[in-house]
Amino acid sequence: MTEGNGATEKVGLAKGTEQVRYAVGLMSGTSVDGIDAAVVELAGEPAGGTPRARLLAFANTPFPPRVREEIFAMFEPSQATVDRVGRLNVWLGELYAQAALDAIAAAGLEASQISAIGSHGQTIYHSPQTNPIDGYDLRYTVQIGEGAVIAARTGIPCVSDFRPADMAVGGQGAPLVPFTEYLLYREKERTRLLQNIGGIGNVTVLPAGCAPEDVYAFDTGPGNVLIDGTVARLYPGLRMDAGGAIAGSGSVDASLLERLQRDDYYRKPPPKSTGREKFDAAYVEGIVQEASRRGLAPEDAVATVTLLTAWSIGEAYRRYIRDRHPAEELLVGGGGSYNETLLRFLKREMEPLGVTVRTQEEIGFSSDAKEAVAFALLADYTMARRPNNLPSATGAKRPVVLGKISF
Ligand SMILES: Nc1ncnc2c1ncn2[C@@H]1O[C@H](COP(=O)(O)OP(=O)(O)OP(=O)(O)O)[C@@H](O)[C@H]1O
Ligand SMILES: CC(=O)N[C@H]1[C@@H]2OC[C@@H](O2)[C@@H](O)[C@@H]1O[C@H](C)C(=O)O
Repeated sequence: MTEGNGATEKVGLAKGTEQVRYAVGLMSGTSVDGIDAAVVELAGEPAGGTPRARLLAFANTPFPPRVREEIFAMFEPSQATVDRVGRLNVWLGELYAQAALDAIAAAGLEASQISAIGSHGQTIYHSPQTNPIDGYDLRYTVQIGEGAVIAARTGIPCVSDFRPADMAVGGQGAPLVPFTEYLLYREKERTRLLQNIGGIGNVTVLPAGCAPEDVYAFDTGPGNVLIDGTVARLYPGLRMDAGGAIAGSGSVDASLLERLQRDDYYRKPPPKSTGREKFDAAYVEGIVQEASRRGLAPEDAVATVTLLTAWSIGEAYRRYIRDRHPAEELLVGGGGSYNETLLRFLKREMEPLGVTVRTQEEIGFSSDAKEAVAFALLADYTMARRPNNLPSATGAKRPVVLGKISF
């Protein structure tokens, strides 16, 4: 993966006397499926906003079941006692360090060649809204996975805990990835949309020739969360609709679709964000009950929520982007890009609007690695003491340098 200022290059990162450096990005997301580790070659100056990045190695290491259970327990504040959080913090530090070392070996490099590790950590709590107390505006977020352990085990400086610095200047502490999307994907002539389809769907708009303050991002609605939930409920033992095969074998029910499209979220103007708190098990249960009342086959229910998901992305574009920034391309990343039926529906939504749909893979990038690559690049900025939040995306009052460095 190599890109800078819109020009995609596959090889020849360094130009003239430019110095090449290597960084590792570590990410574990809301689906808690494991640790994504990316080894990235970087060139170009962060200062000019034109670094270029090339992915050298990528691996996903699943969490041991005991760790996964412990993470889910920590999502529940009453179970997240200080001793358990403290223990999991260093436990994850060990696992992240190992994942980094494995990825470095897979890239054929030595730890001594790596200038920094950027580790997102595991979010166990996120409270971005204002919590006024005694005249203070308290916002907080908790990502665990001790950077000091990662640095000690690898011998590489580790940047961790990226979000609090943005919150300290009034931001939501999220999303952070749009800063790197601005660096890596913007183009002079074309407006590009970057759609992530993880648990939740979120879009970043990169207007043609944009400056950082022109970039905006918001959650479009459900990503895979309703598809996964409906599949798990109707097909016990399954956790996802692999490849979109189930949806592909069903028919969309127009009346159920119309009912689901009535959710207010889709008509709420940005900035907006949503989460698993809204699209939860009770929401899925409501869908399953409505489907059963209409006598739908399980595959028809899955096809309907899959189309709903594609429609919500199209609707976000029609309502909140198209008039300001007509786009030519929508680049899809995240696990949803492996659902072929979802992609087919998405093309049907976007292509009549003149927007070509492509996956990260189709332009030579990796859907899986994208967020880990982003944290390698963010760490590179932090090490250079360069601001690396995007106030237009997070709502922060000003640019700041994110993260804490463990040497
Ligand atoms: N082969 C596949 N076929 C269909 N769907 C898939 C496939 N692989 C992954 N997915 C979907 O992608 C989801 C995971 O996506 P991803 O890893 O991008 O989420 P995440 O990063 O944890 O979430 P978020 O971005 O919201 O933090 C799975 O739950 C599943 O629904
Ligand atoms: C607090 C937190 O971990 N937020 C995640 C989450 O997962 C997806 C979405 O919600 C995004 O806002 C963010 O992560 C990505 C990496 C970001 O900051 O851009």
